[in-house]
Amino acid sequence: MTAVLRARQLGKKYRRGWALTGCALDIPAGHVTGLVGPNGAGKSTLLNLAAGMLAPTTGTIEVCGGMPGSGPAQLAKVGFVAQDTPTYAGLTVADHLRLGARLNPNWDDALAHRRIERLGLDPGQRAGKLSGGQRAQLALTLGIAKRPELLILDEPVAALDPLARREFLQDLMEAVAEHGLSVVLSSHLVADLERVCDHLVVLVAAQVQLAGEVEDLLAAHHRLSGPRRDPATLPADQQVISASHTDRQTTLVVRTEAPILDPAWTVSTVGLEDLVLAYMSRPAEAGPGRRPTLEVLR
Ligand SMILES: Nc1ncnc2c1ncn2[C@@H]1O[C@H](COP(=O)(O)OP(=O)(O)OP(=O)(O)O)[C@@H](O)[C@H]1O
Repeated sequence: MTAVLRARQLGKKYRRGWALTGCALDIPAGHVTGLVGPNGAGKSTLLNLAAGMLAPTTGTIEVCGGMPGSGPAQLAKVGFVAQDTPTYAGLTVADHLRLGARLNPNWDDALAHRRIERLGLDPGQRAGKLSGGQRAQLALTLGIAKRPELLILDEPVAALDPLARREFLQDLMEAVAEHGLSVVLSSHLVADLERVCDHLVVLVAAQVQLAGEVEDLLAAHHRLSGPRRDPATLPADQQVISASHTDRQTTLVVRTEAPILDPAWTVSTVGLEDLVLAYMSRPAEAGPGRRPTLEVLR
């Protein structure tokens, strides 16, 4: 696998504490990778480290084979649209495209103009007078037209209406298919991620809890329901991610590569949203690789 992003022991500490710790990641090139996790989990911190906007406190991060933000050639390879979709309030839409053309060696001017026209944005309008969603569309257009190898998007669709969201994600998938673009995007909208991402990273409490190809992750997790039982009594190769109980029944989300043979369980598949929720509701100290249980008494 060619990694477009590789992190080892990556950590970032702000004054009030660690926003990211012990992060080891290999994100494959040519795919769309979704980054999910609760508020404050460290997603923006990770993306800002990848874009070279922040420097690591510990460990290393490499994107497109180089150190983030380390020079003009490296900067040209990586596009970054930050969470607040920054634009210059006093500049017009057309000014932004001119600036994009001047600053980016691989700039695709035809694509930028086509997109702006399709979105119905007035080239003469100042960015400060655009709606939040229109401003996000302008920032995303700049990111795509830059024609980077890796496009990093921090909650790119949060401000877009549902139709605009769908069309934008469609544009992204086309760019991946046509130009071999790699995308890493964070979002709270798991249904959107399900549509576009083939890889997933779940970040909770400053740590990577789960990472891999969506198909493999879904195949390795199962929902078990059956008579009430202490999750600690499960075989050691069945890692309990979440557990909920009624008086008589237990429902678990379990990770295992082996088949589940115990006839007491009714086994069903887990959808992406349930998988993400199971990891998000896991206690922080559970960490990857340990055998935690979230006991929810209904
Ligand atoms: N510039 C900063 N200075 C100090 N602390 C920060 C800074 N940026 C983020 N943090 C803290 O680091 C932690 C992780 O924040 P981060 O913005 O990376 O989370 P996030 O997963 O992107 O959250 P959200 O989903 O709400 O956008 C939080 O506890 C936050 O308060």
